Amino acid sequence: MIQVKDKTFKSYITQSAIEKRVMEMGKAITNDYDGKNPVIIGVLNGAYMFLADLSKFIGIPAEVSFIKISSYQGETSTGKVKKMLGLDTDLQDRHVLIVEDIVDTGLSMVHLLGQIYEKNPASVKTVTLLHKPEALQHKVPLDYVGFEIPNKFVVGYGLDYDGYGRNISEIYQLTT
Ligand SMILES: O=P(O)(O)OC[C@H]1O[C@H](OP(=O)(O)OP(=O)(O)O)[C@H](O)[C@@H]1O
Ligand code: HPA
Repeated sequence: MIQVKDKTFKSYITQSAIEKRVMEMGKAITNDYDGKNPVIIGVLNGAYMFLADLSKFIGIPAEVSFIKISSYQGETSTGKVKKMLGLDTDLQDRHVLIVEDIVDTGLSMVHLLGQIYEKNPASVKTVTLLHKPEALQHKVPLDYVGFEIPNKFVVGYGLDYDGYGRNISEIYQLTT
């Protein structure tokens, strides 16, 4: 059990299980994008740790860039997506991979897909370490999913509760 601010979380996905799955995802992307020179776009803040690890297993030339959006306060979605930092990479005719730590309601991914399609890419695929199928409110195509998880709040491995817990190397689940 760990405490993050006022909440208690229990161990949920271990470091070794994460490492194994991230390696598998990196290998799958390497196979699918060989010769395509993809642009990988990480979604800050949450995806920083996942993308750092995933990118080491992508064994082909690829550009890495970031976009920063935010929609959560504490453990609930505000229902609005704020763009904090835009994209500085030309995506015209490029093969784009969007990398998220989690797709929960799907709201953030819907916004991201809209912004990215405006830039006329050759293709767009989505990568997420975690997905809560029961929480999904917006239909989004998910191409590479690490783990499907129940609709319970999680922290660690980039995911935060009210700004804290991102630096924990495993994933923890809210106890209640
Ligand atoms: O599917 P959704 O319900 O939109 O939830 C997923 C989004 O929520 C988190 O970001 P958050 O807004 O907390 O910002 P952060 O990445 O800076 O923590 C996460 O990183 C996703 O971007
Ligand atoms: O379960 C979650 N944990 C942390 N951040 C999140 N953003 C959406 N869902 C979550």
